[in-house]
Amino acid sequence: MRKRYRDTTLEWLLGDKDKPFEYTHHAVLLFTVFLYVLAASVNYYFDLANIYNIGLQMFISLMVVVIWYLSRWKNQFQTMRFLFILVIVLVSIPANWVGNGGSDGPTYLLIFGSLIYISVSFKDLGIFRRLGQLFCIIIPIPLMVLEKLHPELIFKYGDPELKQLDLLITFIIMAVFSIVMMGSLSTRFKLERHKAERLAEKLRSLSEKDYLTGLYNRRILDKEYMAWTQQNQVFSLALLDLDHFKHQNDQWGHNYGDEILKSFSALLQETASRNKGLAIRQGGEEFVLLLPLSLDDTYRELKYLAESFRTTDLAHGPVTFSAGIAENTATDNQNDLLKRADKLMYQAKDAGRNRICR
Ligand SMILES: Nc1nc2c(ncn2[C@@H]2O[C@H](COP(=O)(O)OP(=O)(O)OP(=O)(O)O)[C@@H](O)[C@H]2O)c(=O)[nH]1
Repeated sequence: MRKRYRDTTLEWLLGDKDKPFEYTHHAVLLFTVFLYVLAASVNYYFDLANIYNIGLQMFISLMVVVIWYLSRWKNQFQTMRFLFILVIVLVSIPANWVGNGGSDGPTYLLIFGSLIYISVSFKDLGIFRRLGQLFCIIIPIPLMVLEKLHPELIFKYGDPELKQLDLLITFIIMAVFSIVMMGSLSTRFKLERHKAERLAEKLRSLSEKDYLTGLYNRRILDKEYMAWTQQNQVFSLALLDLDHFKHQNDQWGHNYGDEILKSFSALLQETASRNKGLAIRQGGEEFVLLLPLSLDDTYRELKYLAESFRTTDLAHGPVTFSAGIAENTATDNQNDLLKRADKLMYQAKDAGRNRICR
């Protein structure tokens, strides 16, 4: 219950876990808001920065909240990602330099944090990442020149102990930020790996399943036949083909034909599940049932299936099927078994359809 509450809250704040870039970016935005509010409060309380700088810190935290809102709720992740970086490098860093002791203050640590953020967050945007990194590396130079030319603009610490305190607090904040960024990087890799695994699983399932009926397609038969023979168990293969299906299609349309296929497949699936077997759509209106049963038991199951299908409520009356059943023998291979079932199925067709041969 608590975990569900936590997951819901995290999803509300950070978005869909299936979008790892966005998810971690939102986490960083909110963490930055927290840091700015904390820094502004500490600066105010210990008198570590002038009032304009503290006001600017509060303003930046408000801007980052807006950036988070637009990114999280207005689908503007890409634009907001850039805007956030621009706010940090063009506003936050110069303002910090001027308002927090210049080259004597903690701005170098802030630049270092930004460098880490750009390197991690812009991993997918090569050229912008390089530009951002370059910017972080050279930004101290113009700021130093400014400090040299206009020392009166730079806020000076009144007390060396306050400077030490400011450096210590900023260092701790940046250290925590770095840990969060590293964590976010590994979280993102984990999320991306899970996503890739789930996609691979979905692809595998799609490649083995028939789109219309949801049954397995013929590709699964090779794999399953091998597995079943290796287990040395008794099993039978039934080949089933709907009777006069072309007529149904021609008379009532292809969509109606699809409805028949789906109804029949649902019954096949039910039979397979009940017997721990497998229902496969071989193609068109031809199906295979692989059941871990003897010939006689499979015959009984198919009789029951025929009755169920006969009484299925189809819009234009009942449809029948013809089937051939063959039980696997020690000398059989998959082709032999299929051929025997196929031959028996054609016998059923030739004998007038709507019957099961074994
Ligand atoms: N609606 C629909 N029809 C399909 C699909 N796949 C194959 N068919 C149709 O199934 C029909 C099969 O016709 P035939 O092979 O002549 O067999 P039949 O009419 O059932 O005759 P018998 O098997 O001899 O009883 C063709 O008209 C195909 O177009 C499908 O996915 N949906």
